[in-house]
Amino acid sequence: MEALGRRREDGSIIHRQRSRREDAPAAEFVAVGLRYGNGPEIFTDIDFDLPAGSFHFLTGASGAGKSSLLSLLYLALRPTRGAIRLFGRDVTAVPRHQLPAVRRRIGVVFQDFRLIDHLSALDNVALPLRVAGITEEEVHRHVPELLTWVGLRDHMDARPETLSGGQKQRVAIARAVISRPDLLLADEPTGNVDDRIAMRLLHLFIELNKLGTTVLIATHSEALIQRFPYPRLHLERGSLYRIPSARDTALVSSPSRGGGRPP
Ligand SMILES: Nc1ncnc2c1ncn2[C@@H]1O[C@H](COP(=O)(O)OP(=O)(O)OP(=O)(O)O)[C@@H](O)[C@H]1O
Repeated sequence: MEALGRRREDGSIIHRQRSRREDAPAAEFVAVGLRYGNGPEIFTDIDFDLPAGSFHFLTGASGAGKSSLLSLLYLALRPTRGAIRLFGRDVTAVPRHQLPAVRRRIGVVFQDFRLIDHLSALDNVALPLRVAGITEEEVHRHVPELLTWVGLRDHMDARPETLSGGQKQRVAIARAVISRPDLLLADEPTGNVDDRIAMRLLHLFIELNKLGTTVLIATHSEALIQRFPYPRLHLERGSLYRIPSARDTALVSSPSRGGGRPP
């Protein structure tokens, strides 16, 4: 996948200056608690950080809170207490009107895809580029290439309602990665595709990560976790545990922030 710069209409690339914020963790939770309405606490004092450029799986039983944690990171939910920092900025204190600017740095693959029904697959994927002011020439250079890569060359003009679950999922993934976000959040991104396509999608996330994107993938798939030796954040009974990859265990002997193995 070719690297995409953030371009002005005249084609020149906008270079972001590196600041101390760029060196901060992509995401950080400090004593975060969450409950829905008057229900029980889903999360109790969760502390963790996602170092910039890291790759983690997010695991836990059904109902453990994976989607809720991703929603907190995408600013679709506010925590009941505690602080969340994204790219070095306390987003729990950010006024609502400033949230879209933070969200534009995040690519999300939702479990229910959230494609726009009246747009073709190509136009759904092109949307983040058009919002960012990328030229149509660039859009038509990059979007078909990515859709071809995810196996949808023959479905670029299709509306979401005519696509299968797995095809919609791949459109959603292409839309999430096309603008090379700083943070990629994916909720069960391989839940609707066969093993061959799942592996291909994982390689897409790995390539994106090599280009600097911090990646967090919620999954139930033991096959993926076994095959790709990345560390895991594991949710259990309202707490989050960091489980190093087998490779890290061989290198590091002390537990990192975020706790050790669940009891
Ligand atoms: N909008 C909501 N209102 C009330 N409770 C909710 C809401 N969304 C989620 N929950 C509850 O929060 C808990 C965590 O749900 P969540 O969907 O985050 O889990 P999950 O780990 O993503 O599950 P799955 O693997 O089945 O997708 C569950 O007990 C669920 O019932």
